[in-house]
Amino acid sequence: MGSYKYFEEYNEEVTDNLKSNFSEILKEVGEDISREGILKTPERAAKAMQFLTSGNCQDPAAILKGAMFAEDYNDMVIIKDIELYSLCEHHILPFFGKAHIAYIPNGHIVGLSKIPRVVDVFARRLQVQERLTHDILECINTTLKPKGVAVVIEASHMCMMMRGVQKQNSVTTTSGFRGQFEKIETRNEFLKLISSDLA
Ligand SMILES: Nc1nc2c(ncn2[C@@H]2O[C@H](COP(=O)(O)OP(=O)(O)OP(=O)(O)O)[C@@H](O)[C@H]2O)c(=O)[nH]1
Ligand SMILES: [Zn+2]
Repeated sequence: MGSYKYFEEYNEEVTDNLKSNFSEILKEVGEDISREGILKTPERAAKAMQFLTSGNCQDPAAILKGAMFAEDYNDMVIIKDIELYSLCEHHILPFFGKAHIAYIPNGHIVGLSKIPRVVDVFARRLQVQERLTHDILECINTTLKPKGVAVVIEASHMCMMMRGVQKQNSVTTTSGFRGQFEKIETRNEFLKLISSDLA
């Protein structure tokens, strides 16, 4: 454990390239890039963009593999209300919300923090909510090989709120189920637990 590298530093060359591109964007939208408040903005934006897409060069399976423990626990493990922030690949605007994830171990449990870390790796990429849901689901399924895995994501999309259709209250729910969660009783138990105060 502990050998996996999370996001630590900005790549100088990438920062420089992004910085000049952000300067061009700011000029194009009518900003005076020499004014005080905005002087460092291209560099800040360059770093923010690197962080927000840092999942592109991280290996989520390695995160799980680094903290799998043999354990004879055969019941559902649920981690709910995992906050997530991602960028939609169509408009490069944020979508954000919560992920609820469950798995049924098959000889191995995984360190609890690693599940939200996997969510972050897939969320810090340009995404659509459907693919984000399936990326998380398949990663847990193929790496941990549990008896079942379930992922539900509820999210609001800024591209539907600040612009475009301008709907402030719509929430999009996506879900995926594998293994024992494909059975209606198991799936219902999970859905009931994530919507109660118990889980
Ligand atoms: N399925 C899906 N669609 C998304 C997601 N994020 C954004 N979109 C949609 O991507 C679509 C892109 O449609 P286009 O017609 O090419 O783009 P647009 O003209 O900007 O569309 P409007 O947002 O309707 O103004 C829009 O309908 C967005 O709502 C997502 O995570 N999943
Ligand atoms: Zn969008």
